[in-house]
Amino acid sequence: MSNSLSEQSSLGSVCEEVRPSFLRARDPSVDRCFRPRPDRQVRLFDEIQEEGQTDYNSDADVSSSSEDVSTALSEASNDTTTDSNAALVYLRLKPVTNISTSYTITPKGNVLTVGPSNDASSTSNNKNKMEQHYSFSAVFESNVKQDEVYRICIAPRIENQTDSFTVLTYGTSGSGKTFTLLGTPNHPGIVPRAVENIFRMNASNIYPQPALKLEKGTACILDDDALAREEHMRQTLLESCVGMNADHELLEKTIKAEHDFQTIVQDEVSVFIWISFVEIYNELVFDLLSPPSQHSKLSQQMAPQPRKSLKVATNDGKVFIQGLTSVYVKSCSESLKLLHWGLQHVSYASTSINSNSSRSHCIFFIDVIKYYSSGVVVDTSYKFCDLAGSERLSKTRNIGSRLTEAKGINTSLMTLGRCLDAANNNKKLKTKSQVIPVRESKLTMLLQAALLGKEKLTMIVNVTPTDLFYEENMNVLRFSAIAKNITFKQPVKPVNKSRYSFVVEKAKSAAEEIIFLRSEVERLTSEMQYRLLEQERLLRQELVGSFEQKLAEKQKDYELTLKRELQIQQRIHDAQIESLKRQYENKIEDLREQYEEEEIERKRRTLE
Ligand SMILES: Nc1ncnc2c1ncn2[C@@H]1O[C@H](COP(=O)(O)OP(=O)(O)OP(=O)(O)O)[C@@H](O)[C@H]1O
Repeated sequence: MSNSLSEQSSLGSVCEEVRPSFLRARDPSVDRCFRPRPDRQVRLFDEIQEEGQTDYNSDADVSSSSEDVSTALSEASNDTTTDSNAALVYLRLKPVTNISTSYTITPKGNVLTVGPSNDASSTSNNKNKMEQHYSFSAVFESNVKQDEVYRICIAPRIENQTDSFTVLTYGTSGSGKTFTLLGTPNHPGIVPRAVENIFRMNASNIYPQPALKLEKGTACILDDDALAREEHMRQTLLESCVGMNADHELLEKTIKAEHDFQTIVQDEVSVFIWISFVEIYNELVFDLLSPPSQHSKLSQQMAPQPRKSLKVATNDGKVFIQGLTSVYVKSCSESLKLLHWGLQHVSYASTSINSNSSRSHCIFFIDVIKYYSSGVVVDTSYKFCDLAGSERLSKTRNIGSRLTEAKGINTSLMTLGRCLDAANNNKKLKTKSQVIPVRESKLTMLLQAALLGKEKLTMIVNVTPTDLFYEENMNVLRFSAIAKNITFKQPVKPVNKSRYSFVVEKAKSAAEEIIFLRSEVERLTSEMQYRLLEQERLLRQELVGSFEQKLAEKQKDYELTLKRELQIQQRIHDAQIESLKRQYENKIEDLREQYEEEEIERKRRTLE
């Protein structure tokens, strides 16, 4: 091995030629041109590789003898953080009770020294029992709290405002990747803190309508129908997040107590914030924020519906996921509710190492689009990627579907390693660039902006410092050392798209007009309702009046008729009385005559 290395350096052709080695095991699945090649003189035995593992340390920032400590320390003090295009790689140690004596931190220079394994049965490739030194941008020991990790790793990137970036958490299963990225309600991770930071900074400029959106990686204006659809989807998703308020209140309270994020007062700028969330499970991309349809709600009660995977595509060099749900968010709490809602759909499972182990790579996207009144549109994209644990199949004792998942996880992590390795090699090649194999896995396709140097890269390496994880940690550290060496050639610049000025202005005025028209419709509707009520009232009044008048007339008529009738009856009655009177008078007259006649008759008789 030393032979091959010295040959390489003496020949001065470090990376162009492939030099086979009988000592160094190669992963047969790795294409020749992508195999890592050493370019530094290291000790013979450090290069011995066992169990056919992929070796990422060929040109890693690993010094393999105690003499190299000083070199490593000086390298660490000349940290790549001074180069604004360099990848930032941080180390975070998980708090454990049985900490291994193999790991030592040298705070000056942020160096982790790994001694030989304490485990006699270890199959470690560090057979020569030499110390190895890994330097980082910063090292977080077990007692370092979440807020400090955020303040050092992420806050400067966010507060810079114009740089897009990707954050990766990488480590063995159960080493604290998810804890670092998402945390718990009492110990929020970097994602909730970043969301709060972004909203706090832009608090005075958040636009109330989803008028601008990234479509296929390009900022576009939404027409009325699309805007209404976005609003509807937003509401549907937020309504699905009921019952999550308690956790968010605690989370936001904790973040506000630990940070003092400042609002940046900016005139003449409108900010549009969109979020999306995906998981890559067994090399398939799934949308974690797809809105629940009425149909799926019903069918879920009967049997779980198979999920639909999405395609990754590119447009003008920009990667996007076809049909991915992107949600317009107006506040930190809305974003966190959606994040937690999405997390309910992530593939977790219990392994022998972690009872709640992520079985997929998850990426949370935050797109911030800024429209300046000068007509400039700047879109900044933040990706937070929780990589699934790198694991040894023997240690996790996975079988069946867990084994398939583990193989998928390890394959995509291997491709990621090869991409970082190629990017690292390109740093050294002055003339010819090596192709970075980003298209070989879904994970690297989605992270290609960072891997191809178009946006900044931050990696947080999580390590469980116990003897049990010695070998896995060595692989993780070699991997991180490659990432630490990368300096991207292209400086990352904000994309100013002044050609959007007219359309964006139009969108803005159209959005304002929509608001005005909607309020006008509401005003006219209520005015019309009032008028209708008023008309009804008047009509009622008129009807009542006319009925009253008619009644009065009728009453008068009836009274007259009655009076007339009474008069007639009176007259009839009088006539009848008169006739009866006459009849009786005649009768009385007759009777009187009759009496007189009888009287005369009686007198006559008496006289006779
Ligand atoms: N720095 C830390 N402080 C306190 N607890 C931690 C820390 N890091 C990890 N843990 C705890 O360790 C456990 C495993 O962590 P976590 O789930 O984040 O691991 P992981 O690396 O995401 O694992 P996997 O890849 O299997 O999903 C969790 O219960 C978590 O709370």
